[in-house]
Amino acid sequence: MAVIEFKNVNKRFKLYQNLSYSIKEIFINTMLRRWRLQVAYHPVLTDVSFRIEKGETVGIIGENGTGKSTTLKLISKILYADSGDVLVNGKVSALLEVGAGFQPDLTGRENVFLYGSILGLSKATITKKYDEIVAFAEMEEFMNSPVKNYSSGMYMRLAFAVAINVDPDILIIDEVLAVGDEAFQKKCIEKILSFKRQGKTIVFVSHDMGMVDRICDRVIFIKKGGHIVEGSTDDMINLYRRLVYNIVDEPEAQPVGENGKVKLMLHESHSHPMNNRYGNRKVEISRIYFSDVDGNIKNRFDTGEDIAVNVELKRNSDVHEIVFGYAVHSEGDVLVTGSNSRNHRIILKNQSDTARFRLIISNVLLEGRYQFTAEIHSSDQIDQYDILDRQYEFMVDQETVDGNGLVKIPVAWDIPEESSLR
Ligand SMILES: Nc1ncnc2c1ncn2[C@@H]1O[C@H](COP(=O)(O)OP(=O)(O)OP(=O)(O)O)[C@@H](O)[C@H]1O
Repeated sequence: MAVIEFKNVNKRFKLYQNLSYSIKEIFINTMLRRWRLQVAYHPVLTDVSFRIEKGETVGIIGENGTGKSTTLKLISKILYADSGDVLVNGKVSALLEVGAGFQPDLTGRENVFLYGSILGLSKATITKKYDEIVAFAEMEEFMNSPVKNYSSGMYMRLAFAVAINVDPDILIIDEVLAVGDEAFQKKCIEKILSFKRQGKTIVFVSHDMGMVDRICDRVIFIKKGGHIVEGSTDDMINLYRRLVYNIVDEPEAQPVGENGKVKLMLHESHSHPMNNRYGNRKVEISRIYFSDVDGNIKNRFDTGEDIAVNVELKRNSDVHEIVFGYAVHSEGDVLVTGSNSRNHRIILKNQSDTARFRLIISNVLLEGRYQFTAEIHSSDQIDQYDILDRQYEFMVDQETVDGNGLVKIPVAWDIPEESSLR
């Protein structure tokens, strides 16, 4: 049974081009005789149809501003569709923006009652659940302070604790978990998973693909312009990563989805960031993508799984010898490693106008997000042809926690026979 169904839903927002916000603007608009407000329409959801069945946990992902929160607000009836139908069967508890539903000047305690009543709980029920809510939020000593003094993490703790205690049929969560600390996030995830085990329905928006992967049974991907693609969690996460990290589709790419639609959409949305690119382009890097050593395109690797960087070059002038340089930076901009082909006694000699090669990185990296820099120089390293500074990203996952830091460096234990440690 579908608990949520969108049928040909369209939603667009009005954008006012010359709205006056200040006296100065009113004056200028009057002087320029711009009496009429110019209105433009920004389509957010375009002819969107999907069904979510009872007991499913569905992720909604997509780039910034593509309409994920709008979709949740339509489900929660905070917004209404311009056309089409949004059908919802069941009690919804929505955890939307951090602090939404809270009154800054009221205390935490007062806000629990307020927020609980917004979510449909009676005063008697909130009184009964109050201690449990506060204990879950671990906020005992802050309940008599006004919430305007709370950090965003504290807001989230309290809001999550109330929302989860409403005992809804459908739980809607918009990104908010990201502001919690790691321990609290873990607790929230456990609660969501127990909610899932009870056969409840969850709709979950996040940019944290690790969390989407962990929680969701399947994923709806909203692409720019408001069309959606539905698919398995893995396929949709792959699609997201390709778009967000600008992984270029290889020429004879296998469609990500079953019907080939996804591939088309990848091409439509692809844009290459040029902001950190420089060099005279006598030879240029026309394409870079990551894959495993067998050539399967991906940008998420396990520690120990080698990373193939597939590089394609285009020659624009009479240059036949080049040096390829690379660097890997971790989050926080720490240079993990960097070198070039010349250091490895290799000068790349290109005879034709295009060339391709692979750099295989022995992956000793531990869990995290990494940025890759690619550079081409002249063989004497004086001429800079093309430098793409930290333009590509990949992720490393760790199956088991066997170390902290950035890299896994092999160690050996030397414990003498006679040692009392044996
Ligand atoms: N009330 C509104 N009036 C006008 N435009 C709006 C309104 N609410 C949202 N928008 C616009 O609609 C688009 C979709 O917004 P929405 O918040 O749904 O995106 P999102 O996918 O959740 O983004 P993010 O990943 O950044 O949270 C954005 O361009 C946003 O600026």
